[in-house]
Amino acid sequence: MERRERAAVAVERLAGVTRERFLRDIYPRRKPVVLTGLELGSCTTKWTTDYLSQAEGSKEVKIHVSAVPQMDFLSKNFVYRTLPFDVFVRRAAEFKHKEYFLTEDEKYYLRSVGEDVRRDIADIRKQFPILAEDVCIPEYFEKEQFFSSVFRISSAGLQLWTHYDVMDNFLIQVTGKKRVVLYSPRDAPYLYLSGTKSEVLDVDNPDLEKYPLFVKAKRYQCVLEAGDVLFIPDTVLPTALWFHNVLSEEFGVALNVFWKHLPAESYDKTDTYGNKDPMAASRAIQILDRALKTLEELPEEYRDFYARRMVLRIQEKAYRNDYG
Ligand SMILES: O=C(O)CCC(=O)C(=O)O
Ligand SMILES: [Fe+2]
Repeated sequence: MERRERAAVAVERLAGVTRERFLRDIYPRRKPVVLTGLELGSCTTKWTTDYLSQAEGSKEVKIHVSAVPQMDFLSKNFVYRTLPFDVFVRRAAEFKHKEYFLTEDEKYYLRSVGEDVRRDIADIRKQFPILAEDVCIPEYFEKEQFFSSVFRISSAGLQLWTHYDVMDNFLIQVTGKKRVVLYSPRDAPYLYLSGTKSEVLDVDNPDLEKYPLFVKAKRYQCVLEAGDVLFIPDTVLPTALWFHNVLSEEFGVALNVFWKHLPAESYDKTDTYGNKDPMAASRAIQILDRALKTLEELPEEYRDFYARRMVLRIQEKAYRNDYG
């Protein structure tokens, strides 16, 4: 289907921002911004497909393989497969494959993970040590705040589901071009959430019968070219978790760095992906689910009355009053 882009607010692009300026003027605003012209190291010129494949050789990587361009985490319309890294890079860079898992034009996506997915956190220095030497990560945060560095390689045309993460993030586009559509956390009520993911995948041609409120979500957008760094803020003032939907317009290699914005103890210790809600938030949601279950003991009209009272109480006690 033809892509019809909806009206969008352009994410601001700022050139040559220093750490000092970032921390003083940009970070506190908690809004996405594209930083251009940062010193990212030799990766921006060196990382051709030949170099990448030869640098890390044939170590095995677990990848997403999709017969359709829009990957959907909720319906799982893709499969996980394993390939030697060099084979994977070549496949991701080509359009039609001689060897394939599903279809000759299937798309590939690597989101690097730690050695033991359940226990270890993605860190490019550990999983791809040779390539890590070529990257200079803009460290606009304290060393202790560092959480993970995630290597991401994508076929042209692949689109990643709309989601939020719980940590501050620099998405460093090393090669290739991608379009990122973002939504403010304020628009969460219009995004049909299931956990940290939105059901609305096709942000260009949404099914408005199924998702009528989606038209109310304000779309922010940017195109990342090689060498651009997108700051995606995680949480707190004045808004919270920015949603993003990423469409790789070309084969591309990226690295994203998550860092902790809240005190370290707020985060879930079992979270290796950086996408589990802070612990107090998950506990509160569990308690709410129990309260909803308890309401089921009442007849419908009583349930409705008390549910509305509970909503009012949440608004009164927990909403910010300057969240205009
Ligand atoms: O660029 C991508 O492929 C996805 C980026 C993303 O979701 C992130 O940086 O959190
Ligand atoms: Fe993300």
